[in-house]
Amino acid sequence: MESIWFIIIITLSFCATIKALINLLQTPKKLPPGPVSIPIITSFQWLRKSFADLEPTLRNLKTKYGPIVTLSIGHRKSIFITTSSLAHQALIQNGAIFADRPPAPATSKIVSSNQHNISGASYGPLWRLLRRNLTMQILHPSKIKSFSPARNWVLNIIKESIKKESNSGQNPVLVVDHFQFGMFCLLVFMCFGEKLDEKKIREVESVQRSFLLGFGKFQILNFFPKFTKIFLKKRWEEFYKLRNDQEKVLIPLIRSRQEQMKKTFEDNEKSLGLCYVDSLLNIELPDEGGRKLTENEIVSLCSEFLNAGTDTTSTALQWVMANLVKYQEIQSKLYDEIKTLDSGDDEIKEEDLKKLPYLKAVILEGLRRHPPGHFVLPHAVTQDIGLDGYVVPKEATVNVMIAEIGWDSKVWEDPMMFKPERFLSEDGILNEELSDVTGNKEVKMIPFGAGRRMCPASGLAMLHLEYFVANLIKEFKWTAKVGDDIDLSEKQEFTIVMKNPLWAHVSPREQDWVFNFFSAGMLAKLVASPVLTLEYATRSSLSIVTPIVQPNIIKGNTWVSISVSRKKWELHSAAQTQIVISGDEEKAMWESCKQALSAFNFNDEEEEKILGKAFGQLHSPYWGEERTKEVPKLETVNAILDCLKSLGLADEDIYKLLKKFPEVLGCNLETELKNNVQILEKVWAIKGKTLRSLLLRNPKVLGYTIDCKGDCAALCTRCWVRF
Ligand code: HEM
Repeated sequence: MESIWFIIIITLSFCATIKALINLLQTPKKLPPGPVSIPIITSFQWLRKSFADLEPTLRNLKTKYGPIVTLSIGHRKSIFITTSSLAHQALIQNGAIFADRPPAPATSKIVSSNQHNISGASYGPLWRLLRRNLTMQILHPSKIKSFSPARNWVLNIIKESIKKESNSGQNPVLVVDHFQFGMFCLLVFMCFGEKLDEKKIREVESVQRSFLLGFGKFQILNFFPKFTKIFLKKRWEEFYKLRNDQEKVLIPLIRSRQEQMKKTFEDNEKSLGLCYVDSLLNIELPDEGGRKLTENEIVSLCSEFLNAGTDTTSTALQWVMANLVKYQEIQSKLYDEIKTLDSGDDEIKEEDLKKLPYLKAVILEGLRRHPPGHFVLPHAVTQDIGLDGYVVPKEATVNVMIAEIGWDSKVWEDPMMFKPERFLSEDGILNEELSDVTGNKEVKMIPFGAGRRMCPASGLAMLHLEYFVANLIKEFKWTAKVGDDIDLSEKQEFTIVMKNPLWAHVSPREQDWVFNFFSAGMLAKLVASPVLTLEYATRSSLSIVTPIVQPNIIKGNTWVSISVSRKKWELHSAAQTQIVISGDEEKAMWESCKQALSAFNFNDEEEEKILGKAFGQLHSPYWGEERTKEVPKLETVNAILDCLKSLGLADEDIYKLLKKFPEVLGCNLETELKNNVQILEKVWAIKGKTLRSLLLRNPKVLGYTIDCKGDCAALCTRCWVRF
């Protein structure tokens, strides 16, 4: 086999060398400089390299040949633009000429249904139609807004799956898996208009990711496909199988949506919210007799949508979080900014993101320092054109080095450092010029490309990054695994990912907050405690690490750690037991209590759960084993609700509070609720609006054993020391 390949390559090289010599004599085009290449052999060598391998070579060639370099890769000349000024000249000043795509290699032709997708289509009417469809039907700001509940749904999926894997902060979490799955949930919903169950979403994720991860492996098939079809038959079969698997998963989803649309139309029902597939089913191609897209073309377009929207975003999310774990001071600064919103809501709303300039700076810095794609997709020119004194010919492929541009030390000070502050003025205002990622005026960083082929979803991608990072930082504190230094080395997959994926300890903030809140005042009490010898302590030197209860570790004159339980109690998280109600009288009492709750807009199931958890009928880690089952009296429930109202909480506040901390209804009104409020007001001077925000943020404060001196070894589940 080896010798046959050798003969083929030598023969082809010989023919190509002759052809190249003839071309050289015929056309006096001055191509940008580059290393000498032996036809076929050099092409073959380059083809076997990934873009990540190419990057360091190109950097060296840039030093030798200047900012624009030619290589012979595959059948075409490849021209690489390495600087921001040339990128601007090409992609912006000569935007229309540089907006074409080269002919697709054999494997891409199959995946893209012969370049009938947005990223592969030539610059012309088909591309315009498909791109306009995506931007108008899905990426228009009003459409993006309509997917806001879906983003909230996905946020909760990510939060819950992280909590589950981390066992409320005790175990380290492989972060990227959660981001990838979350982004698939979201993009699958935007694509097919349905919240599919986990199994189905995993199926879609699996077929799509197999393609992405096989991207490099199948490149070789494009080197004289007629030959590879004979000599690499198995690999071709593997490739076709992947495409078949993809069709098997995506086509039923497309058909199901088509059926639903038909039914909605026939039954004259209210129309379904528009999704990407709906828009594709409606497209007619005017240049092809007004025909509709084929099923295969729709599969290709959905696949493009899913890949473009999931892998890029989850990769960027991982890089940003890795830096926030590595540089704790940046994470703290971001969390401080988030706390200024003080909305009392569980979630940071999308409309509030614009109030967070530091967040935006963190995301921009993530995209500059770690752009998911280090190159734009291959471009081509519609006609020969001069650039920097050379000719870029029509038959060449053109590429732009995104990462290299973002790391240019002439534009960015200390370019390899992660410094979000570089995007802000001294008074914390975002620098408009630096944070412009379109490159329209001037190219400084272009993580989404620039010009006519620039990513059409940059706005959506920024929203996804800001929304998920803000909410995940609000909800959790992210720290490195003990002894882990966070390795920021890169590896090429479809995007440039972390070579060693991020593992992090992710613990609920609530405990962190309570700890900080009480630590200052309680330290005084701790000093007085007979079991402690405290010589020196600062708030920042306290860290929460493991679940072993050991409140008094002192080494030399520095606090090493205070270990606390990482339990965070959720309405839905605990194993449930049966609600036991005996007799008509108890049933009536139970129903009347539910009635009292219905005033706050709970549904029947939520009312059952709240009362069940508050009165020991359903398992709640808050009580542990200590709560006996009880059917409450209406007066007991009403008294607690009245007390909450008297604290200035509106009905919506009480709704949120009870969702977070249903057990409050089962707390003792005098010794717990009122007593704790009194301590908060008198000792901590927390009252009025501040008290309201505190209660919304951390309602469990109403049930804590608040005056514990911390010398009880924290056996009681409600001791502040445990949070
Ligand atoms: C952090 C997230 C993202 C990054 C960094 C990113 C980056 C890019 C880049 C560098 C290009 C190539 C530009 C060029 O060839 O000049 C591109 C193209 C594209 N992106 Fe994105 N992208 C992201 C998210 C998305 C999302 C969420 C979608 C869709 C839902 C999307 C859809 C596309 C499409 C369709 C193209 C092809 C455009 C064309 O050829 O006209 N991208 N993106």
